[in-house]
Order: sequence, then C-alpha cells, then structure tokens
Amino acid sequence: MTLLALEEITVRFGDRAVVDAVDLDVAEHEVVCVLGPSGSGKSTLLRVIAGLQAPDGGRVRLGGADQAAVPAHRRGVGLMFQDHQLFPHRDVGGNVAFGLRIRGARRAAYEPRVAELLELVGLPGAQRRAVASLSGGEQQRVALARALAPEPRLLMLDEPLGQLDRGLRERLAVELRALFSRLGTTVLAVTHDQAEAFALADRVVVMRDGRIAQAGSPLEVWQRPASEFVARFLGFDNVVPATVAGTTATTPWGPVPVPAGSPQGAHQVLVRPAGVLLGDPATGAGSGLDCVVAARTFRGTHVTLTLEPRTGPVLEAECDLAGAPAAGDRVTARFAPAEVVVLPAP
Ligand SMILES: Nc1ncnc2c1ncn2[C@@H]1O[C@H](COP(=O)(O)OP(=O)(O)OP(=O)(O)O)[C@@H](O)[C@H]1O
Repeated sequence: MTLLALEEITVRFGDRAVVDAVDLDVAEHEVVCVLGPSGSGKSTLLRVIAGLQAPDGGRVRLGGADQAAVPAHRRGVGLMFQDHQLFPHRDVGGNVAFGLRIRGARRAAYEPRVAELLELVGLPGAQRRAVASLSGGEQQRVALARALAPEPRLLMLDEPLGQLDRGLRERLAVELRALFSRLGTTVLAVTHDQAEAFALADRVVVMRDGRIAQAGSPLEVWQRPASEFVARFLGFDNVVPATVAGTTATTPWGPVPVPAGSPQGAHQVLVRPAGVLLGDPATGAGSGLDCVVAARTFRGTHVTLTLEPRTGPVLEAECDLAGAPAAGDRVTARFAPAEVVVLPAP
C-alpha cells in the first residue's frame, strides 16, 4: 500500500524551480533513497513532506490524506537532519526521550521505551552518558533512536551518515538497513553518496535540477543508468558518442559490441570498467584497441587502470590484482557487450 504520494510537487525560489513537478510514491515498509548532487533539491523535497516548506504547486498525501492543511507536528513524520542536532545539555536518555516527553508521556512510561531504543541502535545502557562523550557514529545512533522514539509512520533522513568517515558509514548503512527491515519502518532518505544510497535502499531515485532523472532498484540503476548524467553521477566515465547498427556501435574507440535489442542509430554508449578486457599486444596483435596504461590505482579488491587509447578519449578499466599491467605498459582493449549500455544521445 502507498504510504506517501507526491503529486507534481513544485517549489520555486525566485523564478527558479528547485523542485520541479516531482511525482513519487513510497510504499509502506519501503526504504527509498533520493540521490543527487548538491543543490538538486533533495532537502527541499523532505522539508515539503515534513510540512516545513509550503510547495508552490502539487500535493502531498500521507495514507491517502492531503496534507495541505496539516501542520508539521501533526503529520506523523520523523525528520533526522544531517548534523543530527542532539541537545548537548541533555544526556543520551534525555535526547531519546525528547519526542516522547513533549507528547506528555510520563517517565515510568518512556524509560523502558528509551532503554529498548538504545538497545535497538546498539547502545544498550547508554542513558546517562553525556552527548559530548560520544563518537560521531554513536551520536548518529542516538539521533536515530530519538527520531524512531515517537514511532513516526514515515521516517525521513537527510544525509543520515554524511558526517562519518567512509568505513563507519558503510557499516552503519548495512546496520540501518537491517534495523529498518526488522522494524518495518517506511523510510525516505536523501544523500549525495551513491554507496550509501545503494546500501540502504530498496529503491533509488536520482534527482537532477529538481527533477527525477531515474528511479529503480539499486541493481537496475547501477546496471542500466538511464542517461549520461546518471552514469557519470554513479562514477562511470567511459561514455562516448556512438552510432548503433545491429549489435555494433561505431565509436571514437572503434567498434564496440552492444547487447542484442539495443536501440539503433545515433546514441551514446557507456562501457563499464569491468567490460574493458585487456590483452597483450605481443600475443594478440590486431585484436582490440591499442592503449598505453597512463595510471594504475589500487582499490583493495582490484586495480583501476586509466588507459590512453590510440584513438578516442581515456578509458577506465578494471582488472584483478594479479598480473595487472604497470603504468607505461602497452595493452590492447576489447569490450564485453554485457557491460555496455546504450544511452540516449546528449
Ligand atoms: N530558502 C531558500 N531560499 C532560496 N534558495 C534556496 C532556499 N533553500 C534552498 N535553496 C536553493 O535551492 C536549491 C536546492 O537546495 P536543496 O537544499 O534542496 O538541495 P540539496 O539537493 O538538498 O543539496 P545539498 O545536498 O547540498 O543539501 C539550492 O540551489 C539552494 O541554494
């Protein structure tokens, strides 16, 4: 069942639409992540849903009911901001209890609930700790417990892990996903970090200049970015103009095989780095595009190579650690059609 429905939501600042006729549904128990570069309108969208910003056009429905006349505090949505904004003069328990106390709950009623929430976020027994004594990751967990305390029907997270270092961010994203699925929480999160969005979400919505550029499961968006913008935003830079005929695209890198059924004619192609297959020019002469390895970057589980091809723009390739060529080596590149995506012309 649909919990949140946005219908043509528009917000203008001056004559600029920072949110431009956005339609979006979030189903009950679904975790949706809105992903987009800074300034694409993500936070403004959350503020509209929370009732902190009146839209210039369109409608917000929660559980089917139009929210136009419903003030923020009666919408039943929880909002957690990026800088988590804990109250520094309250202890952890006081922070988590905040939303329960302003609703008039008595200590005897909320204390067990606070204990339960702290357990849930992995900080059992932390009630009396001072906020200043917590690490960034622990503060994030307290902020989350505080947002969950009043049991919002929709939990909205603005850059929930933005302040944390990468390792912690990835770990917490996985933990959050498990927690939300256990609680059945409906979540709408916004982030500019694709790894965070992909780790957290059932569905990813990519925004560009106030509009939805693509929506789909993390796998769909990753495998089939809908445009050059989405592809580059996900970090794929092997994008060139192409003319597709049958299962071959003519490109500045020469012929590139494309999956059967690809759209024909003038387009662009994306070759994911894993689809650039390297050969040794000494043994495979004549097969593939001659390239020189311009740079080699160690990525932990694999190596990323920047190739300078004989023709066409630089090409990024991925290969195993073992036997990876070194900077300055000559290689040939062929392309695996399964890793090639035909994109619309720019
Ligand atoms: N109150 C305001 N008055 C004028 N312009 C605003 C206001 N609030 C936001 N904007 C502008 O609207 C655009 C979208 O802002 P928004 O904060 O929604 O983007 P965002 O995608 O959340 O970005 P970030 O990731 O940096 O938070 C930005 O260009 C911003 O400068």
